[in-house]
Amino acid sequence: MSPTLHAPTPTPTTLAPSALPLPPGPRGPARLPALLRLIRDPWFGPAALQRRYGDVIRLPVPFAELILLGHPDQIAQVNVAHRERYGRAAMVTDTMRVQGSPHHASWFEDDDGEWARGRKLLQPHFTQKALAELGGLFTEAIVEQVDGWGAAADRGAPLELHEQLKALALAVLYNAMFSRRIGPDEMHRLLTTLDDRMVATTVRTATFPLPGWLPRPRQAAGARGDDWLDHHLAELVADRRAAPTDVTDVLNVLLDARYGDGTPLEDHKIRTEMLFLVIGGHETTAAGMAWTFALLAQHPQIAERVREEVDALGGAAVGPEHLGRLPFARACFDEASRLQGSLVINPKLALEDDELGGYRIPRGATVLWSNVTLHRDPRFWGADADRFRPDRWLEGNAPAAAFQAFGRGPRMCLGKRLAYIEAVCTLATAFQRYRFAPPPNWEIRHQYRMSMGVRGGVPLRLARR
Ligand code: HEM
Repeated sequence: MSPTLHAPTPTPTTLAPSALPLPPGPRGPARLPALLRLIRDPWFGPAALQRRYGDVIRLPVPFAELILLGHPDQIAQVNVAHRERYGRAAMVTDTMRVQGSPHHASWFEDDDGEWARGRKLLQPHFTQKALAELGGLFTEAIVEQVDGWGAAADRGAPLELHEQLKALALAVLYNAMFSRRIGPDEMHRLLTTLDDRMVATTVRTATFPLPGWLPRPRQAAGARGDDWLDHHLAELVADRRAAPTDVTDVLNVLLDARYGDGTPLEDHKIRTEMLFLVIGGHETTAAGMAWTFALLAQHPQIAERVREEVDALGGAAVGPEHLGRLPFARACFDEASRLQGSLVINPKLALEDDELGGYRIPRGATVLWSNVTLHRDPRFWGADADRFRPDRWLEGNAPAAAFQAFGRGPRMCLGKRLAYIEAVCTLATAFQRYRFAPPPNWEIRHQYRMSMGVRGGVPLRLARR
């Protein structure tokens, strides 16, 4: 792509949306090759379309009106300025639904009332202050997991870090939200079951325009996964009811919550909320951390700077209180999340006609953008957009609106602070103990999941320091 450092500003217009043209996009014989390209390469395929058609594109997808955005100004309109015109897209709400559950997690509700109730209930538990008070719990879970990596270092065998980081993310979430430690057998079952669930969800999302009744691969394993997870969470709730505590963790908050008429949340609803906090909080954070470790292993000089920053803590057990002293480690996580692209897509449904970039967005259209493309667009990130250069986050001019890892606006990720604390503390704890080396000639490639993983995992060799 020839780098253009200044993006054209989308054309604002005062015309009613109905008077505007639909966005351009591949039509006629150009449809099939464009569609195949998107299926083959959902990460960088959108960039090729943008070069040809601009920043608002009507995608050539059968049975669905999908509109791809490429400019942060239009994405900001969807997330913030025109927010009331957009809701969660069925592409997400349908594929995320727990099969057989009469409820949905509040995050997937279109109804602002239901969503707002869930957000108001849990937001206080995800603030910097509330999370800092859990400091010891973070440190405990992280140290235990990272110390466990030492056996591979002693054997001299490579360790697949992505899977380890999923276990770490689950341990942190269970500690922080449910005050609960996960045993080794339970961890193994949780990891495989959540993986089955997320693969099934990814398949459903990718094939969303096809009729719901069409059989799709991996759905049976996903449904079995939902069943097992539901029983597992029911046990957690039963254990807490049998031995109540007065901690103000997320589980107690859900158990104590009341609807407006004073009735408690139904048990099924409580489990659904719990499940989607686990789903929303573990794969995402683990994938972001996996990319960070992978990129640092590939860039030893940058890793050395993280080590220096970490060593300046003097070997202290790292907790949320150290975050202010680890700005470079944080910048590495930001930079890795940028290149990774976080969630594959974060689609929104147009609840009414709208105008974006001078085009009509018809009511009922699904509007989406590719974080991988946006995060690597040289118009916003400069000619070195594809390079791992954490310093760009410390120079004070990173284009915030072109970084959508956590979304933006009122529906921005609830767990963003938790994710930063977890990632930076994990990085620091690991760098205190080990050095990491990648296999020879190793390339990091995207793995198509709801959150972008690393294809083939992150098999690093660890050496104790
Ligand atoms: C690196 C880690 C993470 C990434 C990249 C990430 C990304 C996202 C994104 C893109 C959204 C959608 C925002 C929107 O619709 O505009 C979201 C929403 C959400 N995330 Fe995260 N997330 C991460 C970690 C977490 C964690 C640790 C939790 C905590 C359990 C969490 C809980 C949620 C919840 C509850 C929502 C729904 C918010 C709402 O609709 O109000 N996330 N996240």
